[in-house]
Amino acid sequence: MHSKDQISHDEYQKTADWLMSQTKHRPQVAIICGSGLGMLADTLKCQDSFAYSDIPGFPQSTVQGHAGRLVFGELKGKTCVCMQGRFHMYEGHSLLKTTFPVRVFKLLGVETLIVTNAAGSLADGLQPGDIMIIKDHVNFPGLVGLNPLCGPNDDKFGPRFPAMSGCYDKNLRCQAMEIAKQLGVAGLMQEGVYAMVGGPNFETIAEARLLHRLGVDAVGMSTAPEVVVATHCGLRVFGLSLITNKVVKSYEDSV
Ligand SMILES: O=P(O)(O)O[C@H]1O[C@H](CO)[C@@H](O)[C@H]1O
Ligand SMILES: Nc1nc2[nH]cnc2c(=O)[nH]1
Repeated sequence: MHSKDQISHDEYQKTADWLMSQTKHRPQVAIICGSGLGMLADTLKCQDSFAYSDIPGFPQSTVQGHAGRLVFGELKGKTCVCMQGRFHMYEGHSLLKTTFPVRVFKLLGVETLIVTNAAGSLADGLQPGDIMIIKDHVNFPGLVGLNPLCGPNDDKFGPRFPAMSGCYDKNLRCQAMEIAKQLGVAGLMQEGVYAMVGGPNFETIAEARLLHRLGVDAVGMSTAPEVVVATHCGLRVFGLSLITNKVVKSYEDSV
């Protein structure tokens, strides 16, 4: 990590102060919308929305399916802020930039972060269209030192060595499954392990087999750094992967 990649506490604070000067909403919940899932933000009532390009200090989204807007509003009686578009490492952002909004959310007073993503399935029981409640993750970039928490620790946000063993809140996972049962959609949902890889290419068959043998149920190119930064600063996290495709694991199935 280079010192030019560091972001000072003041920079996060300036962005949070600017947002608080532009909207009366004070969100308790932040939602990061994954690829193709941005329409969730459109359901918020009493919206105030801001293009990322207008928000001081905010990175810019470069990926199709990520509108690049921060939307504040009410969802089922809770004040929320939604990211319509996230930042990925493969776009060329530093990991601190990809997770910049999470610390801004913390400074806005957010207590719960909901992360969503589009992911490929490795588990035989997860089909396209299913939803995986993330119970844990394997942060492949993080395991080799590509971690937003590398560099000087900002003690105002959290400790040098944060625990990650409970980073996907168990109560929220149980509640989600209960609600899915009540709605009659429990058959489409199951818990599983998400792995983040760097991308932007999809997996080779050998890589897919390796991930499967390691116990990974779904794979994508996001989420883990956001969850690490959120857990570091004490946010409660809930995560969902929308399964968009089966990852090819067999040479017979390859084209
Ligand atoms: O994780 P989200 O942002 O949903 O996007 C997923 O979809 C893209 C690939 O189609 C990758 O960016 C992958 O991570
Ligand atoms: N790495 C990876 N990311 C995805 N995002 C959506 N599908 C996939 C996939 O199959 N692999």
